[in-house]
Amino acid sequence: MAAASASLTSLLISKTSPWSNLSWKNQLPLPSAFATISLCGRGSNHRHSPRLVVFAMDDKPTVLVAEKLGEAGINILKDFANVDCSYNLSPEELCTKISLCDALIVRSGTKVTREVFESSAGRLKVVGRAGVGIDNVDLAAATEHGCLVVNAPTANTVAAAEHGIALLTAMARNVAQADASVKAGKWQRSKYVGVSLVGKTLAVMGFGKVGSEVARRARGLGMHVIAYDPYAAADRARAMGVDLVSFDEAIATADFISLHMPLTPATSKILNDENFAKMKKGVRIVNVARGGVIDDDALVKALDAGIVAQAALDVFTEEPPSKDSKLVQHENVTVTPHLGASTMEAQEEVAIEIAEVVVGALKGELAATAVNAPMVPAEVLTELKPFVVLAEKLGRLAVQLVAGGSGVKNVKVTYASSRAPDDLDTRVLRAMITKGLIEPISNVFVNLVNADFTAKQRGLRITEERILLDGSPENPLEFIQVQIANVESKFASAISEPGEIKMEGRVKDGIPHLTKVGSFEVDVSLEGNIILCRQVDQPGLIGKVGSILGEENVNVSFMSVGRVAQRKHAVMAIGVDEPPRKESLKRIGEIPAIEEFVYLKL
Ligand SMILES: NC(=O)C1=CN([C@@H]2O[C@H](COP(=O)(O)OP(=O)(O)OC[C@H]3O[C@@H](n4cnc5c(N)ncnc54)[C@H](O)[C@@H]3O)[C@@H](O)[C@H]2O)C=CC1
Ligand SMILES: O=C(O)C(=O)COP(=O)(O)O
Repeated sequence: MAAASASLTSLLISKTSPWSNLSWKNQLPLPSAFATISLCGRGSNHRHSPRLVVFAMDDKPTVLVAEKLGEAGINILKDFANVDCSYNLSPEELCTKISLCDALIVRSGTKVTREVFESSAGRLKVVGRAGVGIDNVDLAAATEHGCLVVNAPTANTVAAAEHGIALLTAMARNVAQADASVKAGKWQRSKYVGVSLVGKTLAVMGFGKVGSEVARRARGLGMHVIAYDPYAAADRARAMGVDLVSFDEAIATADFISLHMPLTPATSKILNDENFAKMKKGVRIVNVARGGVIDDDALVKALDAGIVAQAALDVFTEEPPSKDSKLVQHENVTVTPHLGASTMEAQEEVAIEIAEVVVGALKGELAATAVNAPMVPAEVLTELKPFVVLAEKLGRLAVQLVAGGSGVKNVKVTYASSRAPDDLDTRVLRAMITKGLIEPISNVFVNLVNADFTAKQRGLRITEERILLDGSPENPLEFIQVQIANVESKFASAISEPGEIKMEGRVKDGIPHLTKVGSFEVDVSLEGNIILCRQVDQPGLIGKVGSILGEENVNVSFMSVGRVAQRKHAVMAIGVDEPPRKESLKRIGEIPAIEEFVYLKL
């Protein structure tokens, strides 16, 4: 186990925490990005007061800041963690250091590769991208390693948009070239006659945060703005006086094209030979998005052919670009070294935003800017808290009942609720059921980040079904049912239909209860561990079992009997605070009326 995990000393749960019932005991390294983990407390001046704390009092987590981050952000980190600011690490140095770090903060200059996650050996719990683009982080590898990736998606929007406009205007008026010429002792007024922006058509490619801010500003400059974005809402665009058009129309009608989409497989080299050929002769291109969206060689050809009159580039396929890059050296190209986000104001804001999110994630809070995990608002989580515990415990109990069959492959989860389906987000619950199902039978740690991936990897198919109940939707859920198909059970009474283990639970007064085992109704609070017995219903039996446990000094917290009819079969569920010794369990099994029994760890 990684060093930090090994040094965790205690598992105390803050009484003030809405999660105070939650603990993932002794299951470190913990998926600390989630509000299900609690270790003892430490104060912080973090904007959201600490609820869950993952690290022991005397043991701070370590955050590696691998690229320059604003001072305000560093200070927030220092209040909570040991902060190692090591800039310009080689990939090898990063891999070496990472095994000692719980969190890593980067900008666009650090490649967080699969090797980084592998080298961390499970200790790295959160990667914070101090900015928007996460194309430098291997998200699939992060998810597979249960590592949360968060970003700071809004703090540099205006800075990037302003830089886009700066490049647009500077390009149109040859500011950079003219500046260099004057400094070289020349006075070339006719050479640097520019073009006007007013009345020209600007195509904004990617109408997201930056794109729409660029559009707003360009409208202010008197430009006619069109946009291409297959996922943007047309009415939002229309409200800003922008027409959403097709890709072909955008590139064919634009005098200026400004790129604002993320680099994805779909956008990689989207401006290529074929598409440059469709553009208006003399088009001008601005790129403050990602270098990879343009095919560099194709752009050089288009510039040489006069299809593209000018380009202004802040970002490059390879950063920094090689010194002799034909694109960078082209006389009609203006370049800046990825400065879009680099204003004093934006960097201060980005640093604060990412530091807060990383600290929050290390404390176990759910991150609002999680990139590879569902974003679940805090109030929803607080409401679902006891159901989250119930979900994990039902999964944990059900899987312990499996005796064989075709393996745990198909699991059906039923949520009974009076809430409309889209008013109940079950992703957290599904993740917790997955955790409950997988952890007792493997050495994999499952969390909200890797739950679906881990289930898929193990061939576990979880289907979800809703039962819509009448009644007040105040309570998010009436009950949760977990059914494992095509298996045999160690406890035959847990089988409801042939080959199907069924467990059902509810939350009563904030406490999760097991309420059904197979077809038997029981009622036992899911605290401590559980003994399930099937017996022939008869007087005195509860006393007999109780006294065996009493003699063994095992405290019974809860006991409930569910029977089909008087003096027929019944299932007794007994909650026990301490694990009974094998001998005690054997003695219970020897009571003649007891037909089968099983001891389950929660
Ligand atoms: N140069 C710099 O320093 C900075 C660069 N950026 C980059 O700017 C880009 C945009 O950032 P934001 O506006 O914050 O992101 P965003 O996510 O708000 O907007 C991106 C937009 O692109 C659209 N999009 C996705 N796939 C598309 C496709 N195939 N074709 C057309 N549109 C598509 C999305 O629907 C979305 O509306 C990102 O690549 C980001 O990394 C952002 C900040 C600073
Ligand atoms: O936020 C982004 O996507 C950016 O491109 C800014 O990158 P930077 O943080 O300046 O390296």
